[in-house]
Amino acid sequence: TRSTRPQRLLKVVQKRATRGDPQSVISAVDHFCRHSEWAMNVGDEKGSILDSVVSELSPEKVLELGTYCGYSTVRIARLLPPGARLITLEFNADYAAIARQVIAWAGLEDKVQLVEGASEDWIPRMKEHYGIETFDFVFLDHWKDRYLPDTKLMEDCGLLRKGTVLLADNVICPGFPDYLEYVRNSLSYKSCYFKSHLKYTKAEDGLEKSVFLG
Ligand SMILES: CCc1ncnc2c1ncn2[C@@H]1O[C@H](/C=C/CNC(=O)c2cc(-c3ccc(F)cc3)cc(O)c2O)[C@@H](O)[C@H]1O
Ligand SMILES: [Mg+2]
Repeated sequence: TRSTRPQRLLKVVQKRATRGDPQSVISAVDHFCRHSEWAMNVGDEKGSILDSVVSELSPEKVLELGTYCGYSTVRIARLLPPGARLITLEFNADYAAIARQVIAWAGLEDKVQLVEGASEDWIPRMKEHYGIETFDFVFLDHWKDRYLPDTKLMEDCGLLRKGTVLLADNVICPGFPDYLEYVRNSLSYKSCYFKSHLKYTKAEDGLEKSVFLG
């Protein structure tokens, strides 16, 4: 049977990228998406905004919601300080299998824990299963109607602390109006919008950065 798009993306990474070199993995995926096939990863333009937020924060404990093929996982993990950990949740087994191999090719498997399952099942288990008290940084990039319920769940589970940064992809396209209204109007968040473009297109898109105030 015909291969899937994630399988083709992995082949390009294994063909063009150097093992253990995260930047070459990022470039290989960008090349694949720009020249071969569109895939729903954050892309290079928004990716560099993600890089600057992570570099500035230097977080120890990171949560990513929606791994897909692991592109943003690699972007984040390559910037983390020694000893820092990134937990990424992905409930599609096929995507998770591809992402594991992309993360391993980048040589970042020691920093990344890919958990296969639904966010609502695993957010409540972060303390007991992974010894996480609170997260320093959360990247939201899964189904857009899950951003708000999962953020409220993280609040209820006490996983956010004063200063925790939430960064959400796709403010405009596909968009998440309920989450945006919440973080922009809630007294518990200080929110700002990083305008960018939908990867490799002229269409506007952006990232919403929201700091939890406790
Ligand atoms: C149950 C909770 C839960 N738990 C664990 N994993 C979960 C999950 N819910 C979802 N996943 C996984 O996350 C990923 C989904 C990502 C969804 N992302 C977009 O839809 C998107 C679309 C465009 C775009 C599409 C078409 C256009 F024309 C323009 C833009 C651009 C973007 O940047 C986009 O992120 C997949 O791996 C899911 O398996
Ligand atoms: Mg996205």
